[in-house]
Amino acid sequence: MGHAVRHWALIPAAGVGRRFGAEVPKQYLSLGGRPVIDHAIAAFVEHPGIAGCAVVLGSDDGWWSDVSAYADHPSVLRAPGGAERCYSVRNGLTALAARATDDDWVLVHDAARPCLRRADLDRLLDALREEPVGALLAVPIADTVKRADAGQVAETLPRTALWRAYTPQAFRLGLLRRALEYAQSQDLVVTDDASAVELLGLQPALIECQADNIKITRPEDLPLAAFYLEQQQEEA
Ligand SMILES: Nc1ccn([C@@H]2O[C@H](COP(=O)(O)OP(=O)(O)OP(=O)(O)O)[C@@H](O)[C@H]2O)c(=O)n1
Ligand SMILES: C[C@](O)(CO)[C@H](O)COP(=O)(O)O
Repeated sequence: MGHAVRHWALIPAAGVGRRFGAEVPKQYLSLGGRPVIDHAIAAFVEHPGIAGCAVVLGSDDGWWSDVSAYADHPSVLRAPGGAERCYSVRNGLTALAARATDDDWVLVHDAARPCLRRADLDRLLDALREEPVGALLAVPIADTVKRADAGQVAETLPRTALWRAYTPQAFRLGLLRRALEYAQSQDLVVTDDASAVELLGLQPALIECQADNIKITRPEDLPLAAFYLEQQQEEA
């Protein structure tokens, strides 16, 4: 009898938050009473369709064990971080491979995205039934977009085809490993998982999500995330 395909979460959390510029990596800052990373993990650990989770931690991480409520959680595995996000994700896949098969789906979600809604996660999971390549949450660009040339407008781009790539981004474990290995073999540092899969000539599906699934990148994003979480709690 064939093995039932399962869904796993992979949370890259080995970044140092250079653009945020705090003393603590942004994923460990407090947000609504718990660390940013715990909001990201909770979305998956509390979801009945997720088999388990790998969290990728930096080699000099001195916070995880002290601050995360998931530090000793039985369905949360740890993996060592890499120098770039894409290398951290590769390490996370290796850790997951101890429990998952190449056909299982892996949902890669930034530790720094604490406002993922259950409805958006469910929409992504539903889409995977119809999307053989894989899919990512994304938001259509709302502003008029200019291409610059030395600080001046070279052209205005048609925005109907432009989306902001969010996470989770979901791919079969075997395909994503192959895609990341290929990118590395070409010395390409991809900034998201879909980019690696695109390098293989494949086209992941864009699944529209709420724009509040922001990544905390700069200091002004933290109060914004707090506002979005409060708003989500009021809606619930
Ligand atoms: N070598 C890295 C770099 C990033 N990440 C993770 O990937 C996610 C998205 O990356 P980004 O926002 O770029 O985080 P940082 O690398 O921490 O930020 P910065 O680029 O400003 O230093 C974060 O959860 C981050 O911890 C990772 O696991 N390993
Ligand atoms: C994966 C990601 O969050 C998708 O938007 C993003 O690519 C992370 O890296 P970035 O350097 O902040 O774009």
